[in-house]
Parts: sequence; structure tokens; C-alpha cells
Amino acid sequence: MSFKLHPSIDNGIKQGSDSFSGGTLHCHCQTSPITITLSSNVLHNHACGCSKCWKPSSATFSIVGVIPRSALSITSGASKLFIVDEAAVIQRHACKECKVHMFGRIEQEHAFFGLDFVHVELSGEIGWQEPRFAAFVSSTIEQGLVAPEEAEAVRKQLRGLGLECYDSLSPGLMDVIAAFVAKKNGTLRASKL
Ligand SMILES: N[C@@H](CCC(=O)N[C@@H](CS)C(=O)NCC(=O)O)C(=O)O
Ligand SMILES: [Zn+2]
Ligand SMILES: [Zn+2]
Repeated sequence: MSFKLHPSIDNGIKQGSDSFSGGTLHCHCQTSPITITLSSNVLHNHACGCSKCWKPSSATFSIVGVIPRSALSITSGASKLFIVDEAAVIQRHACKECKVHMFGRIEQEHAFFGLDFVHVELSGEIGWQEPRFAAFVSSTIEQGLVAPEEAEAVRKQLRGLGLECYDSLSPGLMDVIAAFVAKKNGTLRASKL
């Protein structure tokens, strides 16, 4: 049995282009869609199994990447945006009508302050960085999308696509968050390497 992970990876992962320099995201509204223009490619693109990241219907994972907030502009339909959960670290700005999340933004002191979270499947352009790992895989169990006994099969399918699996973010990103906390606490150790 194979799981519907996400439509943009279920038939294999297509590599992005190093020379790609951005494009436009559209919400799903047929009339007056919200459009967001991105002036660069995304970084750290990945599959996220958490309950908070937007995913299309029938998908088990969201595909989400980051981009400097200075590279993102709302080019139409700004009045249709609302914040899904004001209390969340990532303020996800979604369309009031079709409910698609257009971008997530961090407004508090955080390792990822200055980066916005976006879903490049909302763009028609080709060349966006391909997903490179899978995060929060076990969170799919919480949502009833995957049975506990199925989790390893889901990981196997993800690894078969070349996506290493984690139950939080990737080690590299977790290190960035931990280093930020250590710096704040005055406990950041100097490297002896
Ligand atoms: N198990 C939780 C995990 C949620 C979670 O921690 N999501 C990560 C990955 S997007 C995060 O950084 N969330 C911050 C936020 O949503 O503001 C769930 O599925 O709801
Ligand atoms: Zn919409
Ligand atoms: Zn998530």
C-alpha cells in the first residue's frame, strides 16, 4: 500500500533549479485570488507532518519552505487575508474564502525571525527548490492521518523518495534554534573544532 503523501511528491521528486529566482503564489479562489510575489527561490523546503501547516485535501504532509520576509510581497487580495492562530509562533496568513495559507510569519524573538514560510505548490512556475527532508512525521498520527503501526511504512515511503525523516525539524535547523537559545542564555559554547 502506498500513502498519499502530497501531490507534488507522490509521483517522484523533481529537482529545483539553481538559477530560479522566484515567482507568484495564488490562493485557490477562482475569482479575485490573493497573489503573493516571491523575489527569490525558497530554502529548507521540506515535508511537514504537523497539524498546523496547510496541506491540500487528501495529503498527509504539507510541503513548506522558507524565504526572507524582504523577498515576499502581497500583490493582490490583501484584504482577504486573516491570521489562522494569533497565539502561534508562526502567524499563518490564510485566505478567508478558500482557507489556503499564503504565508507564515514570525513576529516574536526567534531563531527564524525574518523568515517567512510558504507553500510553492501555489505557484505555476517550475524551478522551486525540491523538498529535502520530512519533519514532524509522528505528528501525522495525532491527526488520525496515519495509524501508529503505519508510521514506519510512511517513513519508508518518504526515504524511498530521498527524504530523511525526523519527528521535529532536521538536525541542522534544530541546531540553529538551540544555538539561538544558548546565545540568549549566555551559554553558547565556542567551538574547539
Ligand atoms: N505535534 C504538533 C507539532 C506542531 C509544531 O510544533 N509544528 C512545528 C512545525 S511547523 C512548529 O514549528 N510550529 C510552530 C507554529 O506552528 O507556530 C502538531 O502536529 O500540531
Ligand atoms: Zn482564496
Ligand atoms: Zn508544520
